[in-house]
Order: sequence, then C-alpha cells, then structure tokens
Amino acid sequence: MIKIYIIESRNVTKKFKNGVKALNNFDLKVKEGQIFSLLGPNGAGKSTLIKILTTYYKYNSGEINIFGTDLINNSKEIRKNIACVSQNISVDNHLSLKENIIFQSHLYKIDRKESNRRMNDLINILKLEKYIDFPTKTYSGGIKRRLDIAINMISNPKILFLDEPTTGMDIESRKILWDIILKINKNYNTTIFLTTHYLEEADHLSDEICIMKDGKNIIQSSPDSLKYLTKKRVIKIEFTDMKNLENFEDLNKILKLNLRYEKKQNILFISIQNGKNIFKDLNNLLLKKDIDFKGISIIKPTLEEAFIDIINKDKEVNNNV
Ligand SMILES: Nc1ncnc2c1ncn2[C@@H]1O[C@H](COP(=O)(O)OP(=O)(O)OP(=O)(O)O)[C@@H](O)[C@H]1O
Repeated sequence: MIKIYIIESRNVTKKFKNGVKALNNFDLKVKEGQIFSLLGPNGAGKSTLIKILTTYYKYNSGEINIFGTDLINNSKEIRKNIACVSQNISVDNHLSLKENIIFQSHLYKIDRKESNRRMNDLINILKLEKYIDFPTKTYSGGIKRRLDIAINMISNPKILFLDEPTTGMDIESRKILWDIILKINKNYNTTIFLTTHYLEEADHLSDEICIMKDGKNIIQSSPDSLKYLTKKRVIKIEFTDMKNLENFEDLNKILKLNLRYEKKQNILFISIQNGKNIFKDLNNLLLKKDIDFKGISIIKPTLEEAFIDIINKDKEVNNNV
C-alpha cells in the first residue's frame, strides 16, 4: 500500500526580498496522526516553514502537498482543515472563552448544538472548567495558551500547528500542556506539528523529529533513532567500594587502556565512542581480575546530546566542502 503523507514537501525554496534563503531545497514527510517536531538552531527556518505550511507565506519553488493535494492550488480548502497556534496569542482578550468559541464557530459555520458539544469536550480535555466566563485578559500566559488551543480546536482541524507552544511557561504548566497535546492527538487523531527549543519536550511528545539548519532538513527520524545515531556513549561502573575503584584505575594505567573517565564517589563514568565491544571487554576484565562491582551499564545519550552532535557534524561537513 502506498502511504500518503499528510504533509509532504520537495525541494522547497523560500527567498526573502533581502536575499535571505530561509528554506533551501527543503524536503519533509509527515505521516497522518503523528506528533511531529521541528527542531533547529535560531534562524534555521522553522517559523518560515510553519508560515508556508499554514498558507501565510508563498514559496519560490518546489512542491508542497497537504492532504495529498497541492498547497498552492488548494489553499482555501486546506486552510479549513488546519489550525495554527502561533507564538502571539490570537484570542480576543476582551471576550471570554465561551464568547471566543461562539465567534470562532460562526467563522467556521458550525451549528450551535455541535459547537456546544465540542466546547464541552475541549473544556474537559484542556482542563479549562475554571476559566470559561471571564475575559481572557484576566488569565496567565499559560492559561491563555490553553484557551487559544481550545478555540483553534473548535473547527476540528486535521492538523494542529503549534509554534513554540510552551515558551515562557514554568515547568508545571509545560507538563500540563504536554498531557493536553498527547490527549488531543489521541482523542481526535489530530496530527500535531510543533516547533520547540526544548529538546526534552520534543523527546517526550514526538513520534518523529526533523532537525533543520540553514533552511535544510538535516535528518528526520524517531527520537530514539536520533539518540542511537550519536556514537558517543558513557559506560557507568558502580564499584562495591573505593578500593575496587582504585584497583580498576591501576589496571587502566598498567594495561594502557587509555580510558577517559570521571569519578563520583565509587562510580566511574567512562566516555567511549561506539559502545558494545568495549562494554563486553570491560565486563570480562572486571570478572577476570576479580574486581568487585555492583553494576555496569551503558548510559544512552539524551536527545540534547544527539542534537548537538548532529548539528556539529553538519558544521564539519560544510566546513570541509
Ligand atoms: N520576513 C522576513 N524577511 C527577511 N528575512 C527573514 C524574514 N523572516 C525570517 N527571515 C530570515 O530567515 C531566516 C530564517 O528565519 P526563521 O524565523 O524562519 O528561523 P527560526 O528557525 O524560526 O528561528 P528562531 O528559532 O530564532 O525563531 C533567518 O535568517 C531570518 O533572519
């Protein structure tokens, strides 16, 4: 079966009037029902891409299909089926959540009964019971963001774009919003396309991540595969006591193993490239030399370490061209 991607771009280029190429032959594939995150350093082109996908910006060349149809030829129809919560909150500050939703429902021609049903459902999912009746300006930034998402979800979009949804939030509000994003994705099967600077957020939420830089898609994969790509690993050995740790340090010198490590009490953290063989050798060595240890394990890199590694590798490649 041929899988149709809900968003697919090929060779997309966007050049601004000042000559900046924000997108440079940009390719992307997003599957239906995914939570998809776009990561990249400042100026990578993330906001430009979102503005193009949500039909605010035109692009110079290349091809974009959304719902299997061409973005330029079908922008009106596509716009009806997507929603975007941008960094600038778009709710009317003087209206309450209810009034904002009624207004939005009129725009999308949703009848009152259906609108009420959706509103009650969204209030429940977004935990907004306490914030229905007063003007939205009276609420904190975190609550306003949730109100904005609820209002945007009233049209039942197939894709919800979230541009840095948790920027400026404290960790507690951020985690509440993570749960909400997961629930929206699961309950409505809404494809979520988000940009974020928080790698922990991308790791927690995403089925797939695209790392972009200088307007190009450097890599697109699941969070776990991205972590696996970085060859840097750390082996952690916890010794039964300091004496055993020192015995191991002596062996490192005598056998010229040249291991680079850091110590924390009776635990050694050894930095290695390319894990499995060294792990086995160290395990065997400890057993053979009768050095008592409590445990030995490989610590997986975090997404942040993988991200830095991938961005730096791309720099090296480009500097060598
Ligand atoms: N309207 C514009 N006119 C000219 N250049 C622009 C415009 N918008 C963005 N740019 C440039 O295009 C490049 C990509 O910008 P963009 O805002 O898309 O990056 P970003 O990845 O969203 O960055 P950030 O993480 O800092 O928000 C940058 O060099 C930026 O200066």
